[in-house]
Amino acid sequence: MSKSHDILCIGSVLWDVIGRAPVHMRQGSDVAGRITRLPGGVAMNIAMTLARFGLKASLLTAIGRDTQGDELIQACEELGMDTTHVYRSEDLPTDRYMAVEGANGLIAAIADAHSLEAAGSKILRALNDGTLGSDDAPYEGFIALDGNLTQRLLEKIAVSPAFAKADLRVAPASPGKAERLLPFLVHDRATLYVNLEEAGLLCQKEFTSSEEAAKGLLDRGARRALVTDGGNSASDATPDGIITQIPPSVMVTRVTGAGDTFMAAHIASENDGANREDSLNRALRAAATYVSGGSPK
Ligand SMILES: Nc1ncnc2c1ncn2[C@@H]1O[C@H](COP(=O)(O)OP(=O)(O)O)[C@@H](O)[C@H]1O
Ligand SMILES: O=c1[nH]cc([C@@H]2O[C@H](COP(=O)(O)O)[C@@H](O)[C@H]2O)c(=O)[nH]1
Repeated sequence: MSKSHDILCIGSVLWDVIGRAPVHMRQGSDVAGRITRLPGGVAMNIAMTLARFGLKASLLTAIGRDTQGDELIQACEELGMDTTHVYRSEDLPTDRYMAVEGANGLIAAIADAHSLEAAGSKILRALNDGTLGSDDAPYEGFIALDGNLTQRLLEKIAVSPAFAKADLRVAPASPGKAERLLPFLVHDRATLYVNLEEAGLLCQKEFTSSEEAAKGLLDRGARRALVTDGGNSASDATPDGIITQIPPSVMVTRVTGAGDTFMAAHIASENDGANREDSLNRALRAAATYVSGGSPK
């Protein structure tokens, strides 16, 4: 029998509506460009990149029973994901995210993940009722967890026996939601994946380099932290030491989803048994390829 999945991805799976224009934009700009709809949400972005590396994700999320939800489930299945444990809500609409990107990067974005928030712990049923695990027989293996869940649910997960044996890989959904991850800063099993700004928000300090930020997170109690900083260096910090590398220099054509690509490529590499240096290198190359418009492998 083939394995139903290699990793659990918990968090938001929604439709990204992205407007892109090849010109410099600012508040009030009204320009010609392209608008696309594609599957998104941090958990989904991670699952999609994991699929490119040959890993099958099972999704724990909330998706509406509306047309957009049916289309999203179909897209997930076509991408090879397991949707068996997705909570399909009768009354909540499928979530959406909307971003505008100009030649000068992300101009603004709005995340409407209200249905995921409203569904709360219902999305975790399979980890509690014995389907995938329970308090007495916790799930073992990789879990990628995104910070779109409410702070209350994240606090519960951080101390839940059902998560006590998992290799937890945690990422904020956006700088605006970074502080929701505070329960994982002093957690003995979690690895944090953050960008420089999010590291600063978690530590309430301004950092000027990934190395400084990664050290700052360890000083605050993190067991392990990976900090990225766009085209600048990225660092992997554990009590054994900090490794810092620089991503390849590329022409940037898209920025939405870079951090998620980095995280997924890093997990895939560690799942293959690669060491810390090689895993950081592979993640940086995959994310740089992604932002340059290519397909990371
Ligand atoms: N300008 C860039 N040049 C090369 N690589 C980049 C660039 N921007 C992002 N990346 C790649 O994507 C990774 C994550 O980018 P970052 O912007 O820090 O994440 P986030 O999307 O979470 O803000 C970087 O570590 C790097 O590998
Ligand atoms: O509050 C949120 N913001 C952003 C995302 C997702 O994160 C990606 C953009 O993030 P970034 O700009 O960090 O790459 C998009 O796919 C979007 O759906 C999300 O799930 N929740």
